[in-house]
Amino acid sequence: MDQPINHKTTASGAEGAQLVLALPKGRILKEVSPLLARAGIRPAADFHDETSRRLRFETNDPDLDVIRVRSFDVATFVAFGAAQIGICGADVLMEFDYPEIYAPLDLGIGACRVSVAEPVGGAGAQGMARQSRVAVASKYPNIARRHFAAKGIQAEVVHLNGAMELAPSLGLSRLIVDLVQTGSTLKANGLVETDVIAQVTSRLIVNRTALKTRPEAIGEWLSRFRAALASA
Ligand SMILES: Nc1ncnc2c1ncn2[C@@H]1O[C@H](COP(=O)(O)OP(=O)(O)OP(=O)(O)O)[C@@H](O)[C@H]1O
Ligand SMILES: O=P(O)(O)OC[C@H]1O[C@H](OP(=O)(O)OP(=O)(O)O)[C@H](O)[C@@H]1O
Repeated sequence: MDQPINHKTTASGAEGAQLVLALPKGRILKEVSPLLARAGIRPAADFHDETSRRLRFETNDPDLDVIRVRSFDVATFVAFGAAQIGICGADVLMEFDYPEIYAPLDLGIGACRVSVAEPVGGAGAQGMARQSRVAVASKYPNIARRHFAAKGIQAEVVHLNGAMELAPSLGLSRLIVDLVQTGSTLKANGLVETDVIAQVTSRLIVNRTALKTRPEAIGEWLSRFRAALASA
């Protein structure tokens, strides 16, 4: 399964040029690793060493390198064509809504949901419907604004990068919009989920221009990931 693939790229002068696959460091990487192996991608040994300071790694395929970046940045690298392929959560894709990104494959990993939560004993989603404005802490300002705008509520978003669950008790916001999986983080911080905005899993993403200019090389990787999913 892990022979080098047959690259006949016809890209904008990019015959034989290397492809870059952007992978998220952190929790998703652990779930991605077995999938990479099934797709025949073996990154350099220190890729899995969290103490390594390297960010770009060669693989067993001389025409494919992987980079290890933050989950949100995977989408940015792919949208701008700095990486041609990537893996990131649907939450990240919803937040940015980059037209340059095509997300053909649901990888079925990193399952969670984007939800609204509030302190236990709050007004609930029904109670919120009577408000015209609300302060919301979130790592997802666009998702939060869009969600409340659709209900006729103006969200004043406090943008945080983590630990959103602290915001209501410290008076930073009334609500939060964050990821929920088991619900234990909400519970441990005195919050309850009041509305599910979207179900999330991780996706294989592709830069649309790269797909047009290098259809064979990228198409072959898509086939490999499809086969890897089918053999899971
Ligand atoms: N509790 C969870 N359960 C399942 N999947 C999750 C959970 N939290 C996050 N995810 C998925 O993993 C992706 C990365 O998570 P997160 O943004 O929390 O990054 P991280 O793993 O903490 O690393 P970093 O913050 O350094 O990028 C999210 O975009 C989402 O798709
Ligand atoms: O419902 P649960 O199973 O408790 O999972 C939800 C938690 O997981 C994520 O945080 P993460 O652990 O990635 O930390 P972060 O705050 O650094 O993003 C998310 O932001 C929640 O805090």
